[in-house]
Amino acid sequence: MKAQQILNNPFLNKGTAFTAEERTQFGLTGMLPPHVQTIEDQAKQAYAQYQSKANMLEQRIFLMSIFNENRVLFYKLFSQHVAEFMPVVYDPTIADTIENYSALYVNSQYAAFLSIDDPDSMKTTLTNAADGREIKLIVVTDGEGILGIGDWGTQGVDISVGKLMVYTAAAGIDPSQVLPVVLDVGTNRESLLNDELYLGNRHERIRGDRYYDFVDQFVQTAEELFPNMYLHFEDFGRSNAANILNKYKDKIVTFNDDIQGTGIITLAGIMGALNISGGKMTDQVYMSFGAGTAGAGITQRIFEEMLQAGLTEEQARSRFYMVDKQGLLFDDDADLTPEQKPFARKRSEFENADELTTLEAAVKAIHPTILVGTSTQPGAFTESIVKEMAAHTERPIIFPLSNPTKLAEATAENLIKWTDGKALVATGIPAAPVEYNGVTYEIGQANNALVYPGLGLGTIASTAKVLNDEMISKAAHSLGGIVDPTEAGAAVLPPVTKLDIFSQTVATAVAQSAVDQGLNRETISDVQKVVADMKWEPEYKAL
Ligand SMILES: NC(=O)c1ccc[n+]([C@@H]2O[C@H](COP(=O)([O-])OP(=O)(O)OC[C@H]3O[C@@H](n4cnc5c(N)ncnc54)[C@H](O)[C@@H]3O)[C@@H](O)[C@H]2O)c1
Ligand SMILES: O=C(O)C[C@H](O)C(=O)O
Ligand SMILES: [Mn+2]
Repeated sequence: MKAQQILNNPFLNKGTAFTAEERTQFGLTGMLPPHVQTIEDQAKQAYAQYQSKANMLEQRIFLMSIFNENRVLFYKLFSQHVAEFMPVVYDPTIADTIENYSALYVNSQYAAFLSIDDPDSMKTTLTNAADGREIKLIVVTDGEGILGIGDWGTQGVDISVGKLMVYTAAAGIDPSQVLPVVLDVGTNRESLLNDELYLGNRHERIRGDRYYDFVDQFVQTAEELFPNMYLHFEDFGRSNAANILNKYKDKIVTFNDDIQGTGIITLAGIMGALNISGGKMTDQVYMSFGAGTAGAGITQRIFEEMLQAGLTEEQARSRFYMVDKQGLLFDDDADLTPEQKPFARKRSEFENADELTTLEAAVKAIHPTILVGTSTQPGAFTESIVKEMAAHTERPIIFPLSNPTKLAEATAENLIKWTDGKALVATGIPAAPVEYNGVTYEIGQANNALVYPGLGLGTIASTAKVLNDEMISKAAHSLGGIVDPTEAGAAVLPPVTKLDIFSQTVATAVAQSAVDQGLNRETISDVQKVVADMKWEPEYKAL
């Protein structure tokens, strides 16, 4: 191999850490400054440079330049500063890089760009992108429902890259075994279609059979090329996400993060909140605000939990309410999605059913004990709504989960203040602790990033044939017991600073469940060991 091929390959490059012997052996003599650095020296120097950047976007661009050059160094740094880097590398800053992807473009970051206008090249593209590597994990998006910022076409590829970075930082998935993918099926965003810099296909989104055939061709081709792959779907639009999951979930090892990952983390957060308040799951009255992909996915997960806790289906259903654009969802509404239908209510249940067209009216009529926001409507949890909720329940559980920051339904600080410290809060994006009346309230982050890495690691390590509901439920339950609920101001979820530690906990629980159910393809005698053995460490290896 030529010196430049090594230096330009982020999986091989060690930069100034190449030793004198390596420099001699691989033709690198004189190709680098003479002083040999350790990875610790490199990380220290890079971190100082990172700190000199003016804002989070600049910091991310700098970190991505290291990612492009040297994956080991990037993950070394990331592992040293997990909680600090998460909002820079991932949400919310990633929203800015997605919106500006074409303008900021410098590197394709080993992603595979699959175009619906050229389906015949799909296999070639995936083969080229893998470049002989064994791919065990794909994150794929079609860019239609990026976070809460909507349709960004090909620019959505950054969410696939970003989610994968978190898999490695949190769970130690080997970065050379992952592949980010975008399905470019067009975009309906006018500003992109008219932007001369836009790098994607310039036409409206293709829908219907041609779209689903393209997705199917992708699933089949990826399965054929990478038979041991875990396929993670991210940020598909509301009309497709659940359809795709339902089509493939019993056949291949697949996962929809917005539906399932968000369901797990929100259930874990609610269990954490009940642990603090002493409340019972089966006593809760649940209201979903913004009953789309995530909202319906969470609702379904909490509903399953109530069934597991002993309620009949009818008893459990009676505890759920969904509010969307129309207001409270009723079963006579022709626009309900298939996921909303089972939770829609009868008008006859209310004297003023026709007036329940706003969140405020619904909260007044129903007195929920849990309110979860996935609506993309900033500020929708107003002071009067929150106070109304708090007037009827001792410790209201309020989770504004919409991302990024500019779309959150409320801030943690306001929720704590408006409820005099009573609200049990988790947010989608990281939130600083809130000081109120002498108590420091730690705010849990109910973001699927806290569970999807462990879930994937556990599923892959256990060689499971599918990822099923039982494994998902075990993942949610495994997050309990990390936070001390008796401490004043305790968070409902474990802190991101421990992300790498509890990702192993989640992975072990998931792998154990797969083995207990006999879903493993290979014989496994020690679950802890297979999980631990999969962990990739950011250390330089001999070339
Ligand atoms: N914290 C997390 O881990 C997490 C995970 C997934 C999604 N999210 C966030 O949840 C939000 C929704 O994501 P999604 O994938 O479900 O999108 P989606 O488009 O599938 O769902 C959004 C829903 O909100 C509804 N809505 C829009 N305007 C509304 C209004 N004025 N009042 C009530 N409802 C309204 C829409 O009709 C839709 O049903 C995004 O901001 C996303 O970032 C957070
Ligand atoms: O990406 C995130 O931060 C969480 C979630 O998947 C989302 O779509 O908002
Ligand atoms: Mn998402």
